[in-house]
Amino acid sequence: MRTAACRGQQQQLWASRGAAAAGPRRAAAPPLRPPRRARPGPPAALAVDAAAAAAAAAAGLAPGLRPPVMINSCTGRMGHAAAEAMVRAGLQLVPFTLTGYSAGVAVSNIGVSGVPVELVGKERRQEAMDRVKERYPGLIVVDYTLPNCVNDNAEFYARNGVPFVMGTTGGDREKVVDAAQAAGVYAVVAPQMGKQVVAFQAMMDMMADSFPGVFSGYKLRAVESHRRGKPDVSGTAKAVVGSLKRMGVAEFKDSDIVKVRDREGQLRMAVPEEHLDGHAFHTYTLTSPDGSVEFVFKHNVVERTIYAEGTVDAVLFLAKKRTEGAKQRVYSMVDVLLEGSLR
Ligand SMILES: NC(=O)C1=CN([C@@H]2O[C@H](COP(=O)(O)OP(=O)(O)OC[C@H]3O[C@@H](n4cnc5c(N)ncnc54)[C@H](OP(=O)(O)O)[C@@H]3O)[C@@H](O)[C@H]2O)C=CC1
Ligand SMILES: O=C(O)C1=N[C@H](C(=O)O)C[C@H](O)C1
Repeated sequence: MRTAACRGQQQQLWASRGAAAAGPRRAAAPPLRPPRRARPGPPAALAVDAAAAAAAAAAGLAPGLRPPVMINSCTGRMGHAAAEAMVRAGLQLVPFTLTGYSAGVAVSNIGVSGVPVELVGKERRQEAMDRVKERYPGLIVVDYTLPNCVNDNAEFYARNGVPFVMGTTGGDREKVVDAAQAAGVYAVVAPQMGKQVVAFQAMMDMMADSFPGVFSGYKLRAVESHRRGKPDVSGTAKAVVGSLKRMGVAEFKDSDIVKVRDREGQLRMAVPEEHLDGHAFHTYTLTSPDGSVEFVFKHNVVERTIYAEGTVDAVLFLAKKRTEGAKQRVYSMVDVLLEGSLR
């Protein structure tokens, strides 16, 4: 659960970013301080230990195998939610996070569930990564940033030899996979981390394998709604549409997916007003050529807990693969699900 204090800090950060568009930001870059560890009191520590042991056991990990996790970026909505989930699960949150800003930042440190996390601007990311790798052996990185830096970030992690979970959508997906493969780093690359949605995605894929062309000639209408600022078309919708195309739907391009980002449109789709800033509604409607048959598949999610919890599973899965020295390096969330690694 995000505390009021954390929310306040993050809102202050977002507000300062908004202000930055209109004027210069504070110039002084914060020093790259040595990591500070959160010191929970005894009852919290016990609770965290129990959660960590349970999470590690669920992932089939030895009790000591709880990887430290660096999340980029804890300044974002999804990164922050994932970071909170890591802390809830008792994993060690690395107290540094990358940000897209290269100059000094108005807010240099944000809190995630009581862990102070220092913001690292782009120009110091290698310096920070060197320090983080040295101080946090067994590091795993999680990326929830933006489509325009997906490839640069994946190459950065690959170059540094750190396993990563790429939850960010967009960019050139093949290049993300290639970067990890070429460097031999373990990675989970998936536009969707929510267990039940991943199962739906897998089911559609299996249906396409078993019944290719079953919807031949059917017309598809795909509509997705996300928070106003999401720049790209839903990565999940693209994956599901890919399966539907294999089932034979009439000519359909990713650009035909209807992207709803306006408040009125979202309210018309029954997105609860309090979740306009955190929802993912998807509807796929298939209509037979003569209009006599209709199929509607729908998955509607509010908030981000479902993805945050799935991200913990992906991290534990990667830690396990690395320990086993698995030959396969790059995985999807469907692989994680098929292996029974989603708690
Ligand atoms: N796989 C899944 O299940 C899910 C995936 N997502 C995806 O996660 C991504 C993030 O979504 P959301 O959190 O809502 O977006 P936000 O805009 O809230 O967060 C994105 C963050 O990325 C940071 N950022 C931008 N550029 C860089 C960079 N070069 N290096 C490091 N950090 C950077 C920004 O930080 P700053 O302002 O400090 O630069 C910003 O805070 C999207 O692609 C979304 O679709 C979302 C939910 C679930
Ligand atoms: O940005 C989001 O919020 C989400 N993004 C992912 C996507 O694009 O598929 C997953 C989910 O829809 C939430």
